[in-house]
Amino acid sequence: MTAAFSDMDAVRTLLAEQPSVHETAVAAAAARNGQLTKPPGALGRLEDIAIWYAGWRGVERPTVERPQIIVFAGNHGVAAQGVSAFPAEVTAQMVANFQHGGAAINQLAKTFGAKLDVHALSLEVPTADFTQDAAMSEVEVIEALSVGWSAVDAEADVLVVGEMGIGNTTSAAALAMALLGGAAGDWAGRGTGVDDAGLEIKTRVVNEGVTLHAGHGDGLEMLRRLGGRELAGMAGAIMRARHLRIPVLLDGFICTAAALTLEKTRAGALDHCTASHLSAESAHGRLLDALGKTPLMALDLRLGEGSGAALSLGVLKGAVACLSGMATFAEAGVSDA
Ligand SMILES: Cc1cc2ncn([C@H]3O[C@H](COP(=O)(O)O)[C@@H](O)[C@H]3O)c2cc1C
Ligand SMILES: O=C(O)c1cccnc1
Repeated sequence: MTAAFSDMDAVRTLLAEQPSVHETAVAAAAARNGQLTKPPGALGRLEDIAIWYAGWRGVERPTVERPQIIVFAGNHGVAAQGVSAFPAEVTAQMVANFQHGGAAINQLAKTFGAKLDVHALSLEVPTADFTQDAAMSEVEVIEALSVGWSAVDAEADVLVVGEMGIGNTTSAAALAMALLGGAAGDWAGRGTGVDDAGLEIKTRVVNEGVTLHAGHGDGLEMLRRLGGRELAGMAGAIMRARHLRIPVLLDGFICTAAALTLEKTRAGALDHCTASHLSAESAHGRLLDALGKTPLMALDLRLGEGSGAALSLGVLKGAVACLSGMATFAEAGVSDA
């Protein structure tokens, strides 16, 4: 479908008009949860996540049958400064790997029964080096947001967004610093595994980019200035999911930084999102704290591609199966407390 916006203000308007959770379904699912054959609260966070999911799907007893994973790929001008342990060609090479089924995300998508779509966004045209200029023009960021918006399958019942883009932990760190404050050293981590010299370059690059761009606009404007096409693709897909009431599982540091740009443009823009995991990228925990989101798992993943969120599809499916499939005390003839 064609995107619902052609400029940044139209995106802001869409964010202002987004639907809210279905309160009646939340209340019904919570009431049902309270009657299920288990001690109250015994399923821990599975109970919260199932009720959250029911609320966004608008039904008391939902199912998870059509998960969609979308991986967006983009290249970054700052990669030329030596901020990654890998060369920029790896982005396109990994896109080919996704297409041939050889990446981690392919295996996880298959394992959890998810449809996997890959969108390579103008890989031959890296974004501008954000220490010199805005990473993207308005036309470019709108194009990437539109690809994300249009990539969401309206029939999906849960969405995972992931990314591939050498240099994008630098972009994510710059976005976090510009939107949340702190020092570059608080946000720059090792990404693909940069050594101490690489981390020093990365910290300087983040600092220079934020010094040039911070304070010149809201979350969306920072996405344009410091982000990348794959981050904008993820942001566009997260927005579309909200309009379709499709719950989203956020992945690691980069995905969360992309999501942050929406929250900083419109508070509440991520209410339909749950944090799937805590990445080993050092600043992810700080980023999640700022968003008030507690991750479901901590497995020391530092991959991206949507991998942690894909794994948490298993947790979500388990949670929803219990809410919708368990017997109540009355149905099972089990004595209540
Ligand atoms: C083979 C390979 C596969 C990957 N899959 C995800 N990433 C991850 O690493 C990159 C971010 O780290 P940095 O900012 O240090 O470049 C992103 O592409 C991210 O998706 C990969 C990286 C590599 C090398
Ligand atoms: O948490 C992530 O998203 C991440 C961390 C390191 C490298 N790539 C992705």
